[in-house]
Formats: sequence, structure tokens, C-alpha cells
Amino acid sequence: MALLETKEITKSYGDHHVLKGIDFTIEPGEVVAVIGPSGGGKSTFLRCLNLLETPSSGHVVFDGEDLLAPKVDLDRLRSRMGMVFQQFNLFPNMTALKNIMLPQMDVLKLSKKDAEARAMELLEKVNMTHRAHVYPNRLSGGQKQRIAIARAVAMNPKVMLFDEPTSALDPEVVHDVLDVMAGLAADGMTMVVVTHEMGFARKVADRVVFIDGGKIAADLPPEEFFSEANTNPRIRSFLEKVL
Ligand SMILES: Nc1ncnc2c1ncn2[C@@H]1O[C@H](COP(=O)(O)OP(=O)(O)OP(=O)(O)O)[C@@H](O)[C@H]1O
Repeated sequence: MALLETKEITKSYGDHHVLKGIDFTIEPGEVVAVIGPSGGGKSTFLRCLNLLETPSSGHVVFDGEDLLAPKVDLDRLRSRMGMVFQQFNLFPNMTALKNIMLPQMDVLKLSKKDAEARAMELLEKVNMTHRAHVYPNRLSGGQKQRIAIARAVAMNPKVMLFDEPTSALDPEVVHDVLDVMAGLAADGMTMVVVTHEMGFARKVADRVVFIDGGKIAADLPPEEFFSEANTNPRIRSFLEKVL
């Protein structure tokens, strides 16, 4: 059974029809890269998956539950969907370690000791043990993003949603973050990643979803997607711009 599924979702702002009927599924353990031209609706689509945006019509089904059904416990379901944003969103008045500990204590009700042990494990996983006691304003963008990823992973999500996680970073640290994401993929994390990083789409993703003009215009394994450029002018023109 699909872990996460959308059925014919649309999203309009007034008479601006941003998503025009998106059917999408992801199985447990899959990594999907969502790419496409600017303004095509990628971020809007991603934000509809955990209802940060409410679709205008259609359904979003996560772990067998319709997120748009009346009386659904959205907070409970959302807590199982990690989200990583372009702009980190760390708590500025807490160290890296505390940033990772707090949601575990608040939401998962872990003891301080258990939350700290788990946070230290994750700091090691994202190669940030040496920055555990540093506040966000002393961290580089790449370091902040690795802490944001560790914080999301600490919640034991069933799926992680990434919205252009490397777009705000200096080029020299992009690979540190992509390496952490590739490590998560190798560990079997289910991931939907809106990205402009074609190397990630090609090497790490199981499928590439190309969103163009509010629709999924291609949903293919990476090798097939990148060879479609030979025959599909929209994909060719997009790849010519980003590569
Ligand atoms: N809250 C909003 N109100 C009105 N229009 C919006 C809103 N959010 C997004 N849009 C519009 O929806 C369209 C799609 O935006 P979206 O951010 O989803 O595209 P994108 O494919 O992620 O683009 P990019 O690669 O540039 O980030 C854009 O025209 C944008 O202006």
C-alpha cells in the first residue's frame, strides 16, 4: 500500500490555478525528487502533502488516513511527517542539541535523558557533534540545515518532505547537506524532495517527478527521465537551464 497518496488535488489562489489535478503515490522506502520550472507548483504540491496548504479539491491519504476527512487528528498525523525547509527554522535561543531535544520532549514525551541520548546520536549522524552546544547564529547555513534535518529525523517520521533544502546555501556546503540526505535515503527513509540539484535526482532518487504548469508531466526512474530530454522539448529546455 502507498504510504502517501494524492488523488486529483487542485490548488487555486483566486482565479490562479496553481495545481491542476495531481495524482501521486510514494511507497515506503522510496525517494522521489520533484523538479520542474520555477512557478510550476512544486512547493505548493509539497505543502499540500502535509496540509500546510489545504488543497482546493481532491484527497491526500497518509498511512491509510484521509487528511482532509472531518475530525482527522491532523497534529498526530503531521508529527509523523518530517519537514525540512529552505530556511532552516531553528529555535534561535537554543543550542543545536536543545533544538533536536525539544520536540522529542514536547511531542514524543521523551525524558530529558532519552531525548539527549537520541539527539547526540543524530548529531553524530549529521557530522555535527562538535557543534552540539553552539547557538544557531554561530552556525553556517549548511550546519543549520544539518541540525534541522537531525531535528526532523528525531521525531521518527514515516516520511520526510524537503522543500529546496539546499537553495539558500553557499555552493561549497551544498554537498555536506546532500550527503546527509543520501545517507538517510540509504537507511531506507521515505523522502519527497523538491530540488534543483540534478545530481541528487539522478543519483539518489528512485523516481523523478517533473511538475510543469501545475501538472505532473513525467514520473519516471532517473535514467529514463534524463533520456526523455532527447524527445520531450519541455524537459530539454528545463534541463538546459539548470545544468
Ligand atoms: N500563497 C499564495 N498566494 C498566491 N499565489 C501563490 C501562493 N503560493 C504560491 N503561489 C503561486 O503559485 C505558483 C506556484 O508556486 P510554487 O512556489 O509552488 O512554485 P515552484 O514550482 O515551487 O517554484 P520555484 O521553483 O520558483 O520555487 C506561483 O505562481 C506562485 O506565485
